[in-house]
This record gives sequence, C-alpha cells and structure tokens, in this order.
Amino acid sequence: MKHVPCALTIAGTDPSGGAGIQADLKTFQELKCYGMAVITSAVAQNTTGVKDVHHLPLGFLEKQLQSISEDMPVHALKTGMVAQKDMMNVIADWIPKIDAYYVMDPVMIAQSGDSLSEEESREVLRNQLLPLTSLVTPNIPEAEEITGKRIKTEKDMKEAAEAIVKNFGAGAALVKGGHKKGTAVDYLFDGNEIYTFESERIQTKNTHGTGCTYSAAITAYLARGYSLPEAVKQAKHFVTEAIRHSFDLGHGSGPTNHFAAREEVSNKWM
Ligand SMILES: Nc1ncnc2c1ncn2[C@@H]1O[C@H](COP(=O)(O)OP(=O)(O)O)[C@@H](O)[C@H]1O
Ligand SMILES: Cc1ncc(COP(=O)(O)O)c(N)n1
Repeated sequence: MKHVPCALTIAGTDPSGGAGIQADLKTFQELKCYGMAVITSAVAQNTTGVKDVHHLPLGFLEKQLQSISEDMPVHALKTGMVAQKDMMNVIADWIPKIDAYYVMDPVMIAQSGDSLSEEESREVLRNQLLPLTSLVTPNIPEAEEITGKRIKTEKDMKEAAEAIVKNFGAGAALVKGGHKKGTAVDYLFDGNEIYTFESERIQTKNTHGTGCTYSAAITAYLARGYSLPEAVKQAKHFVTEAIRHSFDLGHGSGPTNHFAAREEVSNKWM
C-alpha cells in the first residue's frame, strides 16, 4: 500500500477559518498530507479578535492524544495554542511516546493583540516542551519572551535563534521577522548553521493566521521527508503566496489564502 504522510496539529480553533486548527488542516491538505487535529481550546474569534475562550478539560485532551497514538501513524506534529501549563505537561508526557518530528509554534499573543496563553505556562513551555522540539518557530515578541532579551536588529534575531537551541535545548529555532520593518526575513539555526529565508514584504493588513500556516506547512514538508532547511524553504514560499493572495474578508485582519501556492489555480482564479 502507498505510504501517505500523516501530520497532526495540537492547537486551538478559529471558527473564522484563518488561524489555529482550521488553518493547519487546510495547509496539511494543500500539501498532500493526511491531516489530524487534537483541540486544546475552543476559541470564539474572527478577523477582528478573540471574543471568548473555552479550555477543554485536561482528561479530554489526554483522551484525544491517546486516540491518536493507539491507532494512527504520525510522521510530524505541530503544537499551536496551548494556553495552560497543565495542558503543556500533558503534551510533554505524550510526545516522547511517538516517533515524529515536533514543530512548536509558541503561540502567545494573537495578531489582534489578544493573549492566547497564560503567563504561568511560559516556564513550562521553556523547560518541558522546548527540549522535545525538532523546531520552534517564534516571532520576534515570542523569541524575546523565551530568551528574555530584546530583539532590535537582524543580528539580534540570529543570536536569539542560536540561544534558543544552545541554552534552551530546542532542536532548531526559526526566528520570524514578520513583525519588523523591511523585508520579511526569517533566520533558522539548526545547531550548526544559520540559514536565511527572505521574501519581499507584501503590503496588506490580511495576515491573520500567517504563523499557524507557516508552521503547519513546515510540519507537512517534514512529514513528507524533506530535510529541515528544505522544508522551511518550501513552507516560506507557501506562506508568502498565501499572504500575497490573502482574502479581504471580515472587518479586521483578513485570512491568508491556503490555495494560493497551487500552480494550477494561481493563474486562472486570481
Ligand atoms: N507582510 C508580509 N509580507 C511577507 N511576508 C510576511 C508578512 N508578514 C509576515 N510575513 C512572513 O510570514 C511568516 C509568519 O511570520 P510572523 O507574522 O512573524 O508570524 P506570527 O503570525 O507568528 O506573528 C514569516 O515567514 C514572515 O516573514
Ligand atoms: C487558535 C489560534 N491559534 C493561533 C492564533 C494566532 O494567529 P496568528 O498567526 O495570526 O498570530 C490564533 N489567532 N488562534
């Protein structure tokens, strides 16, 4: 039987479809992976911001994870919104039971400015989850939170990526420059080398879910067997096209276009 790459996301929801679990599953599907999803929190949100959050009970999170590991193969997984420290502990206990790449998007604050994680969970993220990762993908504010150092320059971004691997035990770190001025440049440190991934900055307010989409795309390429630098390179292309052809939907920061990188539609549909 043909082997299908299997990718799992453990994250919160976005009923408006641009971020969270919904963005991850769309991305897995676009990138020809069998997508699976474990929900941490149900979030009432849209392009304008977060209205309410309902955390699922811990025992139920455990049962969802067990439903995967007792039955399904996982080649790569990602975590997105994991708001509470006890949820992080449950996930940290579960990950070593499966043999898969682990990409952590350390979601802390939504683009709308709403907090998506409890302050006290950040210590557990650093100490329990980071050492289990194959890759962590912080934006600049998240990299500052992890390292405790301000990031102002591109040199600071590279140093943060190195510190997150060397001092906090992440497998690799990709510090994303979506929140700075100038080109959209991201730096990957894989324990040996710094790699640079750069694209032009697209002038749009419609960037809801970019971080989710990017980390899901990296996860999908890892599930498909790409090396880490190649997975990031392909995922960067995927997210750049998704932003370039993002949708002017909703009244806030609109969602990215998860099918923009499809060659067969890019000329016809847009
Ligand atoms: N306006 C933009 N034009 C092009 N690329 C962008 C833009 N905004 C963000 N990116 C890219 O999108 C990806 C997600 O980055 P970022 O927005 O920093 O993440 P997050 O959603 O976690 O804050 C990165 O590759 C970043 O460089
Ligand atoms: C459930 C969930 N997870 C993550 C984000 C972050 O989204 P963004 O990539 O826009 O910062 C979000 N808004 N909702």
